[in-house]
Amino acid sequence: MDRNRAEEKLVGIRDSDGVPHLSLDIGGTLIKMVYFSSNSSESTDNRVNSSLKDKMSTSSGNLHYGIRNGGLHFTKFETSKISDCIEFISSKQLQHNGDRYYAAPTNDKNIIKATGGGAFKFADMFREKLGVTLDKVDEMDCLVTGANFLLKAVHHEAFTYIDGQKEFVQIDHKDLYPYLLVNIGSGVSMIKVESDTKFERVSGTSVGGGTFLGLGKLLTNCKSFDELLEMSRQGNNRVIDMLVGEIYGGNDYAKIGLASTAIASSFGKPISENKELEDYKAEDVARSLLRMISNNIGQIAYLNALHFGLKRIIFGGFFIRGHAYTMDTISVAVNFWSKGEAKAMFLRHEGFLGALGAFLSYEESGFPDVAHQLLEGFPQNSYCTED
Ligand SMILES: Nc1ncnc2c1ncn2[C@@H]1O[C@H](COP(=O)(O)OP(=O)(O)O)[C@@H](O)[C@H]1O
Ligand SMILES: CC(C)(COP(=O)(O)O)[C@@H](O)C(=O)NCCC(=O)O
Repeated sequence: MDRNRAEEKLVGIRDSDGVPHLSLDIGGTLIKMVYFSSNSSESTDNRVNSSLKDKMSTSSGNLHYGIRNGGLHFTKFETSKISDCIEFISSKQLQHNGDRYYAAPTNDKNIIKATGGGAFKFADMFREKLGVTLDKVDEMDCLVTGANFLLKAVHHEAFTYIDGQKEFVQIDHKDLYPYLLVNIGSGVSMIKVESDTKFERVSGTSVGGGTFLGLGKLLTNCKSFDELLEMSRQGNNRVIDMLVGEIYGGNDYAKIGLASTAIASSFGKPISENKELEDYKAEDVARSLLRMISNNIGQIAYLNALHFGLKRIIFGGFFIRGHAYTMDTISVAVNFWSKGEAKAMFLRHEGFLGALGAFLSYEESGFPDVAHQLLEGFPQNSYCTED
């Protein structure tokens, strides 16, 4: 929107509680939503929404920060259940973003900032069902804006995960750039970030979170991501993967730096075993799958970091889900391939980079002080609940 036009419309602000309510990142698998609610809307919503709460993606990863006047919420829905998301927005009346700000009853009064492929795919549905226009914001722009905001403004956002130990890293603002942002969603995007405004998507891979969940469903008959993740926690990948020692008669291949316990070939063991899929434990299959995909992403990320001379690799996207084994595998892969030179870092709000970036883009449309308002809702000023 033209800046002057936006400023004209701001003449209509009715109160000083000036925050947009909602932004969306509609991805290949999940819809991520960032929204503010006031105390008054929360008390009404609690009555309206008990059944809808069941429909939100109930797996962990939803965060709610309580603040003085209400709360800042990070919520997700499955993209395949978009109608639940629309119902949720409607029940909380979140679609009336612009009401308090825009004087004239124009068509773009009810605008929601939205990113991800679904902002294109579902634009008509949002118009028909909620009477809102999705104002599309570029996905890569949003990922980078969201990541930069979190890394600069939010205390205890980034951390390393090494040998089962989570260690928070407070990055000096002046020393943030350059870094490689690796967003593991359904697919994977790798973005070289050089400054607040300069970045380039340098690589990607279609072997990502969607591959893990899709193949996992086919191979283990699991019904959800959480079930697959839990299975992988209990499994043993050595039952499925072919190890170096199994090829080298129990020995390391020290000359090229491979321990006997290193995986020589992911999913290689069934080649020589006369077994059916049913003969393997679903937990072991899930573990191998998670390890194969995490390892592969870690390796591609490292190769890109090497190519572009980047020491810091920051992983986001909902594939990670704060899962210890996933983060451990990625960290080990980056450490192994870089011979200790590069570091994998993770983010507490890993899955919400795009939605946060879309939220922050309200500022470009004339909403004042969005970043500041958003910060008010973050942990240092609030209490957090997670479901
Ligand atoms: N509750 C969940 N349901 C489905 N997939 C999930 C869930 N939690 C984490 N995931 C993983 O996260 C991936 C989606 O990550 P996300 O960053 O939301 O990407 P996208 O924008 O493509 O939807 C899925 O492919 C899956 O691997
Ligand atoms: C097309 C996408 C940007 C869409 O984002 P997503 O919904 O997966 O988060 C992403 O899936 C991707 O970068 N895929 C990898 C394509 C490739 O580089 O081969």
